Amino acid sequence: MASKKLRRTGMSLEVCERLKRHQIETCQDLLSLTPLEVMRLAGQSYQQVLMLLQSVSQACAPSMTTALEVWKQRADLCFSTSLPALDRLLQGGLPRGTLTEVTGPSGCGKSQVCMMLSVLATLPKCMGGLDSGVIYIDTESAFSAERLVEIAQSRFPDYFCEKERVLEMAGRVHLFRELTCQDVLDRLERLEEDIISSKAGLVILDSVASVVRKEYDTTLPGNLTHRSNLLGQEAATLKYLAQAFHIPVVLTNQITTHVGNRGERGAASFRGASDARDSGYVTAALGNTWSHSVNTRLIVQYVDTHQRQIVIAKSPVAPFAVLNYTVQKEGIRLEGNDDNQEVLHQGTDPGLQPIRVRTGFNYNLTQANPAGVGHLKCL
Ligand SMILES: Nc1ncnc2c1ncn2[C@@H]1O[C@H](COP(=O)(O)OP(=O)(O)OP(=O)(O)O)[C@@H](O)[C@H]1O
Repeated sequence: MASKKLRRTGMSLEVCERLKRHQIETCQDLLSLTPLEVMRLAGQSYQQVLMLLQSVSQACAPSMTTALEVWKQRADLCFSTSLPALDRLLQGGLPRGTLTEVTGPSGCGKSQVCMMLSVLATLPKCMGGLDSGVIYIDTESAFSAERLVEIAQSRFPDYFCEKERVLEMAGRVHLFRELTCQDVLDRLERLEEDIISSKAGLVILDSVASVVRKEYDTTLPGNLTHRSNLLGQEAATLKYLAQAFHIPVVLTNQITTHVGNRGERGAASFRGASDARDSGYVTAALGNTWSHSVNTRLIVQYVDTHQRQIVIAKSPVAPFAVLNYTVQKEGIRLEGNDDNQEVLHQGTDPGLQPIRVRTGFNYNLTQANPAGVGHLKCL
């Protein structure tokens, strides 16, 4: 909320313009100043400044609500993924107003998930969509309009049989290619206006990791701190936007491999089915602080060249679970129907629950940590 633009607090345009000349654009910028500094920069009297500070504080303070009110609005809290078993576990789909991360190895289908969600967001509400625009920030040049159309036409052949509907859908996905950290940050800073002008109901950042990992060599002194600051800024802005517009924000992340013993694993660690080495483990990239910034984490991983898995590794509402999927012409397809889809549920003592996944691999869910993340241990 501190990232809220002053223009959206009801402040007069003249004062906004004056402050903007001094790079004071958000509530946080203004509230970090003393009243005397604001008097000087905004050309206001002491009394006016006190009133100004009070109204800006009120405009950016999170509003109080009750659990009852939230519960009454529960039907409006999620964005359906069109994957019934996943939606059921997530109690309706991807939560609005928060950050959802899809993390996994290269080629596993993260961008496919993003393009599929883009199509879904543009659908009318009666088809489970948001009837909205999409902001798609592509940092890897991985977005493909052809693939977007292919997913739409293969997934909803009846609806997208008319060319006008395909054109309308594609016209509602607003693509921004940002290939450096600074470009991504600048884009996020301006996203408020973009969301309003494009009537966006979904924001996608694919991927948060690629530019950061390209530009920050964390073995060099100081780089880790800079990278953490940058990621903290990005997370804060995206959280503000998700909350302010009550929309889902989806980010993709990469994985990184560590060599060490399992006890050192961080909050987002997991073990891929193909990772047979005892001493190595894979974890979501960008470190522990980032891993706590996202509210829901879905890990995608390979089982074999064709078969893949989605792991619900972190969620405030869903148990730890694994679902099998493949990437098809229509995007992501869960394997098996809803009744026989095997799902892993976290019990009261997860450490004691052996789990059999459809792939034939046996797992134990061990040590659910305070972030709500369990570790998969190959038996
Ligand atoms: N038309 C299609 N039909 C079936 N599968 C497809 C199709 N297009 C792409 N795929 C599958 O999607 C995979 C690529 O997925 P995607 O680009 O989403 O990976 P990613 O996880 O985003 O990778 P990276 O992190 O490298 O960007 C391909 O390996 C292929 O298996």
